[in-house]
Amino acid sequence: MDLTQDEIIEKLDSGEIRIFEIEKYTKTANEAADIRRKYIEIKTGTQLKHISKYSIDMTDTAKKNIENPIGTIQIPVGVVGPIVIDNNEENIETYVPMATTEGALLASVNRGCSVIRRSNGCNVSILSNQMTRAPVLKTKSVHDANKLKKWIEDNFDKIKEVAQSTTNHGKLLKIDPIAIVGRFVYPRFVYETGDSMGMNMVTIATQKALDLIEKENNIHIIALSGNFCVDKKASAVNLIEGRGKSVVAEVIVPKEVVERVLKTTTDAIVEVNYAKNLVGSAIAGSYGYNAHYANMVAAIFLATGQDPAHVVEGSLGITSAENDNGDLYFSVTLPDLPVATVGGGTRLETAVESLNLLNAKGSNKVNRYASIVAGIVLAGELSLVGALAAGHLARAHEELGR
Ligand SMILES: CC(C)(COP(=O)([O-])OP(=O)([O-])OC[C@H]1O[C@@H](n2cnc3c(N)ncnc32)[C@H](O)[C@@H]1OP(=O)([O-])[O-])[C@@H](O)C(=O)NCCC(=O)NCCSC(=O)C[C@@](C)(O)CC(=O)[O-]
Ligand SMILES: NC(=O)C1=CN([C@@H]2O[C@H](COP(=O)(O)OP(=O)(O)OC[C@H]3O[C@@H](n4cnc5c(N)ncnc54)[C@H](OP(=O)(O)O)[C@@H]3O)[C@@H](O)[C@H]2O)C=CC1
Repeated sequence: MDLTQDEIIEKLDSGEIRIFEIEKYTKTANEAADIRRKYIEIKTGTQLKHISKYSIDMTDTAKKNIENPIGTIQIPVGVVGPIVIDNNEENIETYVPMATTEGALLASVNRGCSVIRRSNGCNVSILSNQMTRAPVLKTKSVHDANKLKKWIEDNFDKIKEVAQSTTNHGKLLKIDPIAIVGRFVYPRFVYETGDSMGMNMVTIATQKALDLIEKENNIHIIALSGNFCVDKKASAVNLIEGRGKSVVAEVIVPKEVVERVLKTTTDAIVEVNYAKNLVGSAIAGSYGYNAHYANMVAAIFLATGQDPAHVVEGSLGITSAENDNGDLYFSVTLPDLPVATVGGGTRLETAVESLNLLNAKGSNKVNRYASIVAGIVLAGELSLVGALAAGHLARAHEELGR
């Protein structure tokens, strides 16, 4: 049906068309977004003139990345670097785009990159690549719960075949742990998901596996996600078992570089790390034994189209600092970094540009991408802990952040 913009707005107002149905009446998805925004401007008496300006094509975006689009937001994006990394697969040297509203953050990460360059680069090791989904199933008794656990263990090959029938790239590695609470059973499905972050992939595959488990056992599926996955929440199980990419980065900073660029000493940094990141986090009951992984993870995630809700997982991890014969040994361990170079938001035009800048777009690039994130977390963590040791934090934010 061909309708004018005004006619569509009238029908939205009368309730004849719902706001998520506008695409049915326009030639392009961008046109639909414009009409929806105009309608919202009228209803709320506001002007959305900045949200209205964008260059991305909404056609795919409105189908795959968002519902009810009205435009885009703009977050300043800058670059840091180059960061120099040896990840045992390749030597990486690249500038890195980061999007944030926090003044002083990029200056700090840039300083960390400078320190790392002057220390002949950092090492990054990828420990594992595993995305998880853990449903909650209800049995009739504790005996049945235990029986179900055994059935899942005994029938792993059959479950794997069914789950993997939904994907070319996903591989079911294990179903472990299988937790039992009363008569509830929580099998944690662990998949390798290639270059994708994998949450859609493992959700679809696990549903198919559950269909089989339900058919062959007398159970009730309470929920496809039983919160033992653990998706988008801080948790001990992710810290211990890992989720997404588990990555470690390290650098040995010569004593002279600590003193000249970070304006402090190795011992002062080791003491800040011990008292703040380790003991301070322990008294807080925190899972983030670090100063600010979330800052670097969030800024790179926004620039490169990762799911921003996964910052909560990327914020988990432990920083270590040691005096190595006067030099500084410094490392960051990120056990829970859900990242992708295909799928999800990585297809958005701005994300494509940022991933191309990193030479980390598409298949066989996710290790490179995860290594860059870990290297940048190392840079930012080193600079902030250095600034705290030197007593420069407040001054830096006075000068650059307000
Ligand atoms: C601000 C600095 C870097 C100054 O640091 P500085 O040592 O006085 O700077 P400098 O002028 O001597 O330059 C040293 C290097 O810093 C970089 N640099 C220096 N200035 C700039 C700039 N304008 N733009 C880009 N890069 C800059 C640059 O890389 C340069 O190296 P070079 O290129 O010459 O080899 C330092 O004081 C610093 O890093 N402070 C820490 C700030 C920080 O990390 N903020 C993070 C956010 S805090 C927060 O959100 C979390 C928190 C703190 O609440 C968490 C917690 O509880 O711990
Ligand atoms: N469903 C949920 O519960 C949740 C979903 N999300 C959302 O999920 C999305 C991410 O899910 P995800 O599954 O990663 O993305 P997609 O749903 O985009 O799936 C990835 C796609 O890429 C294909 N593919 C092509 N090349 C590769 C490769 N080299 N490696 C891996 N896959 C490849 C896969 O094919 P094939 O399938 O044939 O292997 C698959 O079709 C994000 O938008 C996120 O926000 C987030 C949290 C929860």
